[in-house]
Order: sequence, then C-alpha cells, then structure tokens
Amino acid sequence: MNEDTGHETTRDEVDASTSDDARDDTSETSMVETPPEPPAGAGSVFGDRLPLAARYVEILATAGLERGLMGPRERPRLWDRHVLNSAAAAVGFMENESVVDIGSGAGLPGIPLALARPDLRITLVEPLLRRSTFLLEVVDQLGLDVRVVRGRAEEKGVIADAGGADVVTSRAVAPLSRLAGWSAPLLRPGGRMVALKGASAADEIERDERALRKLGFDGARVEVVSAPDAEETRLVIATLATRVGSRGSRSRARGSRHR
Ligand SMILES: C[S@@+](CC[C@H](N)C(=O)[O-])C[C@H]1O[C@@H](n2cnc3c(N)ncnc32)[C@H](O)[C@@H]1O
Repeated sequence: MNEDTGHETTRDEVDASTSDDARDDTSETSMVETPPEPPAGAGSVFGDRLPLAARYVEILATAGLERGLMGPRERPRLWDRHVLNSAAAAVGFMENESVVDIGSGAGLPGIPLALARPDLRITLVEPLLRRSTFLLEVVDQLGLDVRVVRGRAEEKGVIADAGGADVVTSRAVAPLSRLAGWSAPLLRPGGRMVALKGASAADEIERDERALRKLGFDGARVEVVSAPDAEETRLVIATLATRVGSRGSRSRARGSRHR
C-alpha cells in the first residue's frame, strides 16, 4: 500500500520512482554533478523552449532529488524516461485544449506538455503539500502559465475548481478503472481521458472495459507514441460520451488548496 495515496502501488507507480521511498537512497547522489545533457532529439520536441526544458531537468536533478520527488537512479534517465516520454503524449491533445494533469507529482506529464505545447491550458492537481509546493516553485521559476491545485482529483473542491476540462491526463497514478472514476467528473461532456500507461495498457482496457462504459467512456484505445530519443509510451484514450460529474469554475488563481 502506498502511504501517500492510500491505494495499492501499481507497477506504473513503482516505475515512475517518484515515491517518498526515493529519499532512502539519496546518499548515492552527488549534488555537484552537472545536470544531464539534453539528447539531440530534444530540440525538435521543445523548439525554442529547449532551455526551459533543460532548466526543468536541472531542477528535477537538484531540488527534485534532494527533496525526494525523484529517485537518484532516475537522474541519468530524466530526459528519455520522464521528460521526453511525457512530452511524447502531446500528440493526444488538440490545439488550445484545457488539460488537467491528476497526480502530477514532480510535474509529469504536465510540465513537459506545457513546455512542448504552450497552446494548452494546463492545471496540475496534486494532493501532497511537499509536491504541490515544488510544482508552484517550478511553474514560477520557468515562468509558465500553469495552475497548481492542491487536492485529490475526486474531491468536490477540486472538481469545482478544475472541472469542465477538455482532457484529463495522468501518468503512473492508479489502475485504469480508478483513474477513469477520478477523470470523468473533471471532464466536460465529450471530453477525453488521456492516460500515460506502460506495457499494461491494452490489458487494463480489457480488464476495466465494463467500469469504463459504466462511467460513460466510449471507444477506449491504445495509441503508442514516442518522441525522438525517448522511451516509448502508451496512451489510453477514451471519450466521455455522456454527461458525468460536474462542471467547475475556472478561476485563474494559482495554488488553490482543497482539504
Ligand atoms: C507515482 S506518483 C506519479 C507522479 C507523476 N505523475 C509521474 O509520472 O512521475 C503518483 C502521484 O499521484 C498522486 N495522487 C495519489 N492519489 C491521488 C488522487 N486521488 N488525486 C490526485 N493525485 C493523487 C500522489 O500524491 C503522487 O504524487
């Protein structure tokens, strides 16, 4: 059981290595190391925002590691396994869509998406104070127009604040049926869930098909995507066909808190 989330830890969550357990092996990390260099393909993903993406990787490699948001073993693969892997999901979003990233942790996939796709209007939802504080700092340091909402995706206050979104995204947060249950109330009718999943994506759809349909999701499918020099990722995409959940106000205040 994951102490942060109160639910069983899935393989995806373990893979993300963003749990507080990461703090146990910080002794392996040398804080004076220079940040990992961007791979050649990163330029085509982030364009003129590559320096901001590099700054984000630097923050993850320093404060992110020091504060236990990333495991030290992730340091050499921050670009390919995390930042570029998250940015690869950009193909799942249409122009100017509003996007809620639930369980954003250290900002994945929301921050790389905001950097690769400045047209998207992104809200990061994260319940843990330490992580939501980190997210506010990242948004501030990178000068991004991204909202941070502290709370659990399923909380009424979060739904009222961040709901009515075109897309709800997530990465390594929960099994598909639970994710769908959290995503549906945050979506406008006809909105989409775009969940970044690992190799289990197709099996999860098969396993949770009935639960998805019950929640009003149609046509769940897997799209395999990748960015240059990045690990492949699988997007589970499903459309909310019926009116489920509530629309919320979209206050532009940064750093709202719901408890
Ligand atoms: C394993 S981490 C993944 C973080 C990030 N998405 C990534 O890919 O690195 C799971 C995150 O989900 C958050 N979380 C757990 N339950 C949640 C809920 N009900 N609503 C929103 N976030 C939740 C946790 O606090 C944690 O930051």
